[in-house]
Amino acid sequence: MNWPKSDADHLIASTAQMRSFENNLINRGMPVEALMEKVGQKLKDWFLERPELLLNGVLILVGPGHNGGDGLVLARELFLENIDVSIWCPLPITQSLTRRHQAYSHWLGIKELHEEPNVYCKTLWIDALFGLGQTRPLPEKIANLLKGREEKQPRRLISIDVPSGICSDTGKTFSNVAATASYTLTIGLNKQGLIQDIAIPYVGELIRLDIGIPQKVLKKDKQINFFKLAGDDLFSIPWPEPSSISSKYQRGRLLVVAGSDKYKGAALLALQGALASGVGSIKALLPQKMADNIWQVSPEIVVSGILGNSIDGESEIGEAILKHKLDRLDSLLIGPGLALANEKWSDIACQLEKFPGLLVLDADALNRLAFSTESWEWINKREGPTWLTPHLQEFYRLFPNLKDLSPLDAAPKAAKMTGANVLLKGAHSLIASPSGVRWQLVSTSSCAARAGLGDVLAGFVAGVGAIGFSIGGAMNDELLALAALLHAEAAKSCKKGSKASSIALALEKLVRHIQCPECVQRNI
Ligand SMILES: NC(=O)C1=CN([C@@H]2O[C@H](COP(=O)(O)OP(=O)(O)OC[C@H]3O[C@@H](n4cnc5c(N)ncnc54)[C@H](O)[C@@H]3O)[C@@H](O)[C@H]2O)[C@@H](O)CC1
Ligand SMILES: Nc1ncnc2c1ncn2[C@@H]1O[C@H](COP(=O)(O)OP(=O)(O)O)[C@@H](O)[C@H]1O
Ligand SMILES: [K+]
Repeated sequence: MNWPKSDADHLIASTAQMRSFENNLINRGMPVEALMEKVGQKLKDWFLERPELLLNGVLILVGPGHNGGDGLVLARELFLENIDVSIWCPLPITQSLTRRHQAYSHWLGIKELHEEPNVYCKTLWIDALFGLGQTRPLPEKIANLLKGREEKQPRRLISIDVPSGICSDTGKTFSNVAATASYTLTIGLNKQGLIQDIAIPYVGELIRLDIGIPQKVLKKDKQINFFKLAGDDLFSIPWPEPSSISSKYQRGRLLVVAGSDKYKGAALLALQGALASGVGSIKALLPQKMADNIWQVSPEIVVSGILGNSIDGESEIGEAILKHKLDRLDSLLIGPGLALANEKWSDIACQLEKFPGLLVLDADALNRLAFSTESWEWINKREGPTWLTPHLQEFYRLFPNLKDLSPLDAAPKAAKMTGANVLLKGAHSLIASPSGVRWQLVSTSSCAARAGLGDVLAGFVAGVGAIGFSIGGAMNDELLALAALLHAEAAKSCKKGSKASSIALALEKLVRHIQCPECVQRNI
């Protein structure tokens, strides 16, 4: 695994891992007091850089543990900067360091509330109630207060480390109530629960405050195999670059099996995604109507077979696939817009098993496999690599035995069970490899969650995969993660709008930029 860098910015930690890093520092001699002071200083700097947040004063909700301690150091520092600060400590403080900070804050003269704060007040609330130490539902009075606050002053609250009420491992609330933050200032490393789709409404914008965990401590931990991917990682992307003398057939040969009379647009969108990847050659098996017209919109595509059509407008793929010479391909995408025909998976199973290139299964190919007698176990029979690109419903349909697991746990399990790489699509899509490495996309754009984007993604990953396969024959695990990141970034930055075909064009431009930055600068 070479990408992204295995540093504090990219590692995603579980609660136990975060605790173990902290303990490592403390056992080596770093005083707990110094660590808390460091956190407090970082918090102070962050707030002072944003004076608009402090205009109506600040109320810090202080919890019993070290999260409360962080809040008290922040309270002291802001007070010393002449900010209007008050604190509220609703529970008896249990950590002695936190108690000492409370005593000092009292001596300094920082205002302390003795009654519940008013949820209507315009003061900014800072949630330093509970952090990593959460294992149970919030006390009722705090739950009601946080609920009331969100109703009366939505998002006028910032959480330290973890929003109170959220599990830092799963991202779930302990009891359907949690602090709803505009920002969560998380300390040291990103905690895995905070980036899960389910936590996004509570976490708001996630900011990581660096506390200088030395690289040698991070490197030593072999357990860390979970990485965050965001826009900045595009600059270090290991794009698969064929040799400069390679012909179109040595730059990836892709076959796309997509579309039906029922879903007419999906094939074109998948082909647009494939074209954006820069793959050398694209062939397609299409329904007759699309095959007749595709040359007018995408003359680059070679139609190499026609799919059958059921009375209900679903595509029958068996015969066309069996007729095709698969051994001349690097990658084969099956799925977008096929609909569910009454075909047996066993008709094509043998040929697909022997196909040595990359097989990408998307949408209705996943559904057809899910409803077949072969089911997910069949994937293990494949000789070549397989990538699966389901959204959540497709995923659980294919892996019903994993339905009690969260996406975070289920995706790596599916990868291990099948030997396939899994891209589980969502707001923060998750990529899992059979080796146990996981990546998760963050800072994606929700306005791009529109129909057809998955088709573009499927075509794009299959194209990138074909290029990768044509170079080495073996697939790098990170290639699927890389393709998913590019797609998400194109969706985010597309100036022409958020519809799938606009995003396919933005994706093509982004790839061009990575392949040849000078060409884009010269506007060629
Ligand atoms: N060791 C340190 O000095 C550092 C501590 N840090 C801070 O410390 C936090 C972790 O501190 P702690 O381990 O003290 O944990 P917390 O501050 O999350 O608090 C745990 C305490 O709250 C109680 N508690 C948890 N959930 C409760 C509930 N629902 N109702 C009532 N009581 C509840 C627990 O019994 C325990 O006493 C981190 O989140 C972070 O904010 C970090 O700043 C890094 C450095
Ligand atoms: N809330 C969201 N924020 C950002 N991206 C999202 C969100 N929801 C879905 N996506 C992305 O949108 C795409 C949708 O794919 P998919 O569900 O297959 O749609 P379709 O089948 O309509 O093309 C995926 O890339 C997914 O990661
Ligand atoms: K908190």
